[in-house]
This record gives sequence, structure tokens and C-alpha cells, in this order.
Amino acid sequence: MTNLELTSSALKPVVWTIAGSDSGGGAGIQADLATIDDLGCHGCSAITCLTAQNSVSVTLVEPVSEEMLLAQLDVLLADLAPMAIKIGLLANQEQVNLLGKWLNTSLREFQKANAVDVNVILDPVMVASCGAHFASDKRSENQLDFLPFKGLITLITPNTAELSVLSGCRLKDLSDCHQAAKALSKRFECNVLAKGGDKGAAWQAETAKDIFVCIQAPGSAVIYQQRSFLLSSPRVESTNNHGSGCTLSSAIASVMAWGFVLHDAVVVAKAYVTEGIKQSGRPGKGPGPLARTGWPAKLGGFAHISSLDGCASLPDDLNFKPLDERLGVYPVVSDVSMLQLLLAAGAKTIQLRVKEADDSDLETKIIKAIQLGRDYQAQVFINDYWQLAVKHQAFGVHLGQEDLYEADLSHIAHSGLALGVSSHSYFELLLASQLNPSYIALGHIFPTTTKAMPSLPQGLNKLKHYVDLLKGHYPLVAIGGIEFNRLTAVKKTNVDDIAVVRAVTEADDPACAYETLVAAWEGLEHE
Ligand SMILES: Cc1ncc(COP(=O)(O)OP(=O)(O)O)c(N)n1
Ligand SMILES: Cc1nc(C(=O)O)sc1CCOP(=O)(O)O
Ligand SMILES: [Mg+2]
Repeated sequence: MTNLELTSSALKPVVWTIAGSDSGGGAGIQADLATIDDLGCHGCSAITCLTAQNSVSVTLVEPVSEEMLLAQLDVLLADLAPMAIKIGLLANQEQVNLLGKWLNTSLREFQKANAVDVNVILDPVMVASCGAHFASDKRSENQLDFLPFKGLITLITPNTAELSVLSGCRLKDLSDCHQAAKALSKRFECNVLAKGGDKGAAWQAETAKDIFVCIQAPGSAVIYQQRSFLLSSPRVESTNNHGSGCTLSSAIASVMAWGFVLHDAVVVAKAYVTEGIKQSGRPGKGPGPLARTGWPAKLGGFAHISSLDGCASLPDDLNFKPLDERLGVYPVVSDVSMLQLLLAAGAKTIQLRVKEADDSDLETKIIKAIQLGRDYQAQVFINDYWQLAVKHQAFGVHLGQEDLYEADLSHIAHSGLALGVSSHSYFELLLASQLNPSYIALGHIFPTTTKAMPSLPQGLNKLKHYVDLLKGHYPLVAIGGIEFNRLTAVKKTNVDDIAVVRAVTEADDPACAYETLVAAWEGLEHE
């Protein structure tokens, strides 16, 4: 079964945690299972060690035998195979070696035989965010050699102290942390999330900043790979951070188990931790555990994303013209005669999307489309060609994520045009929302033949999550494979409106198809 089929089925994806037990209930296996369950997955555990700890101290760490660790891994793989795995506290080097070998043999064979990708998130626990040290391995302060995991993990999530130990560098500032995270990424051949939540000296105190170094993330847009990002959230003033690293890594595993790409898992998990700290309690005398607050759906709880590698960041201080009216059923068409026909049929928002590489009549077509928009008092958006749209004062421009970095967004805003932005993930919709656009398009929801898409269809489950997050903040339009018999299901997600290409342009009678879609869409109730 592929990730996608699982996501859309009623089954809960299985997530494993391979970690230590925290008798105090705030971190380790206990935090992981609570997180995995809270994010709608089924949690399984392979326990590496027992720790005798409460909220103020760790008094004993006792590893399980290698035989016991292996038995747990094998018995789970035989029946409750994982969609994602989180690895936390490992008690000694023998456990690291055993697990590295198991990932390289048993898990690899399982993935090959079943044609699935199991994402493995390594939280290299040495120093807890609340200050506790784990030193069951008397050879050192638990300075384990994690190299047996090289090439076998998706993401490693060190806090500042762990990053310093793993990189062997003193980290004085953000730039040091970024260099160390990049070096770690190279050494382990994996993505890195370097956490700044523990308020290391290298980080600003008023914001909780993490560095995300992405070397490869299947399904994410190419422009967001081989890049580094800074994820900044207002710091929650609380000392209740017991288990925050465990919670973050198991949340990342859980979100990936639902079929979200790595970029999405990182931003959703960070928002989950932020809200968990906000609502935390203090059952003991020391730092309390995070609250379990469900799938994050407050836009203000998500991090601000900026570029950390010299690539341009998008501006976040612009204002684009708001829509005059709802998008409704929004046709996207490639020729002016179709545009005119649909305006005559009552379309109040429409897009001219010309994709021929060199169309000598392009400017004439754009002028005509804009004029027709004025004649019919409709919102005409021009796709891609923002200079011509500005020159001839279109109602608005529609840009994809790649287009955003080539356009002069400030010029578009100051010229008084509206801006619509495409998105294909949480990460992209957060970047879109930072721009304050006039609307955000969420795609592609179903398979489409209109355009070769680099990402997988999002499906209704993801669309619902995106809508829960953005509804009321921006007008939202779903696009991709939307046709008459899918309207009821799409409306149930609460998305404001829909954009269509083939459902209208390939119909025998496009005007009639448009009118039928409008009647059906407007006749359905939102949930
Ligand atoms: C309403 C709407 N949504 C998405 C798109 C796609 O824009 P983009 O990602 O830039 O791709 P192209 O259309 O340029 O191929 C759109 N045009 N309209
Ligand atoms: C142009 C376009 N952009 C998409 C996106 O997801 O950004 S999907 C898409 C094509 C939608 O065509 P149809 O309605 O024929 O499936
Ligand atoms: Mg485009």
C-alpha cells in the first residue's frame, strides 16, 4: 500500500517510537505515544531503556538487552509495520550498532518488498531541553557515535547542546549553528532540524528559532530542496518544556506517516510543540510536560519561514488588492474567445493562462482579456505575465511558487493589482500567506492531465487540514481534477471556492457546463 492510499483510508497509520521509558510520564516513550495518538496515528514502542526519573532528576538508566531490543523490532515488523519511525534515547553504543544494522537490513528489505518509504526521524538524545543529562554509557556523557545511521535516516533533530557535541564545534551564533547543521547533514547524508528552543547562547531569546537544512525531501518542490530555512516563532515564556524534543520528533514522524512531505511535517510539528508548551501544566516540582492539543489549526501558531542560504526570501510587508467578490466557480482558460463566452455566461472571476512558449499575439490577447473584464465587470486574472498585467492594469495576477521569486511583487502590489498564489503543501501555503495575497489556491487536489505536476495529488484529507488552518484568513480556492461529481466531497472540506480547467473547457458546451457547475456548487452547503 502506498503512503497515499493509507492516508485516504480509514486506517490509522502506524508510527513506531524506539526510545527510553520516562517514569515521570513527560518525555521518552510516554511523550511519544501520547503525541502519536494525539495526531491520529497508532503508536508502537520498542523500549531501549528504563529511566527512573521525575520532573527534577534522572536517578537511574537501565538498558534493555540487545536480544530484547531486537525482539521488539522484529515482532513489530512482522505485524504492525511502520509508516514512520522516531528514534529517541539509545542507552549505549551496542544499541546504536544493532539498530543501524537492523535499519540497513530488515527495514530496507521490508521497504523493497512492499515498495514503501519509511521515514526515520532521529532525535539524538544526549541532553534534554529541560537540562537532564542521560549517561547510562559510562564511557562518556552518552557521546554515542551515530555514524551507523549514515544514509539510513530522513532527518536528525539535535538541540544546540547536541549539535555542538555532534559537530565538535563551539556554537557562538546563528551562522555557526547553520554551518554545523550543514556539516552534520553531509556527514549523515540526511536532512537536519537544528533546534534553538533550548535558548542556547547562539539564539535570540525572544524567538524560538530552528534551522532546517534540507538536502532531499521527496514530494517537496525542487525550489525548496538543497536549501536552508530559518523557522521563527514567538518564544512561549514557560519552563514547561519537559519532553519537547521527544514531542517534536514523534510529531514529525506522525505527520509524515499521514503522507505529508518533510517540509510540512517540520512546520506542523513545530506548531504542535509551540501550542503544547503554551497549554502545558506542572504536575511535579520541575519543568512540566507539554499539553496534547491535537492537529495544529491556528495560523498564528505556525512559524515564520525565511531563507537562510542567500536565496531570496519573500517580502512580508506588502498589501495586494482584495477581491471585490468571492471567486465562486473560477474558470482558468487559455484563449480569449473561451474567456468571452464564459463571461457572457455569467463568470465573475476568470483567469487567462497562456502556456505556449512564444505566442506572438500574447500582449494583444492580454489587452483583450483585460478589456473584456472591464466590459463584464469581472475579476480577470492574468497567469504568469505580471509585467503585461501591470502594464494594462488587469484586476489581478496569478503566480505559482517558482514565479514568485522572479516577479517584482512590490511593483504588483503598488500598482494596485490583486495577487493569487498557488500552493501544494503546508510549507508553500505558509510562504504564500506571509505575502498577504488576495487569495490562495490549494492544489492539485485530484489527478489532473492539464498540467504535469511534480507533487502528488493532495486529496481531500490534506485539503481539509489546509482549509482548517487558512479559512477566514484568505479566500481559498481548490484546483486540480475538480469536476461535477466531486463537488459534494470538495464542499465538505469547507473550501470557499473551486477553480476548473477541463470541467469547463473540454465540455461539449462550455457555457452550459459552467452554469451547471455554478448551480451545483452554490446549491451545496458548507459544513
Ligand atoms: C487558480 C490557479 N491555481 C493554480 C494555478 C497554477 O499556477 P502555477 O503554479 O504558476 O502554474 P501555471 O498555471 O503557471 O502552470 C493557476 N494558474 N491558477
Ligand atoms: C493549472 C493548474 N494548477 C494546478 C495547481 O495545483 O497548482 S492544477 C492545474 C490544472 C487544473 O486543471 P483541471 O481542472 O483540468 O484538472
Ligand atoms: Mg505560473
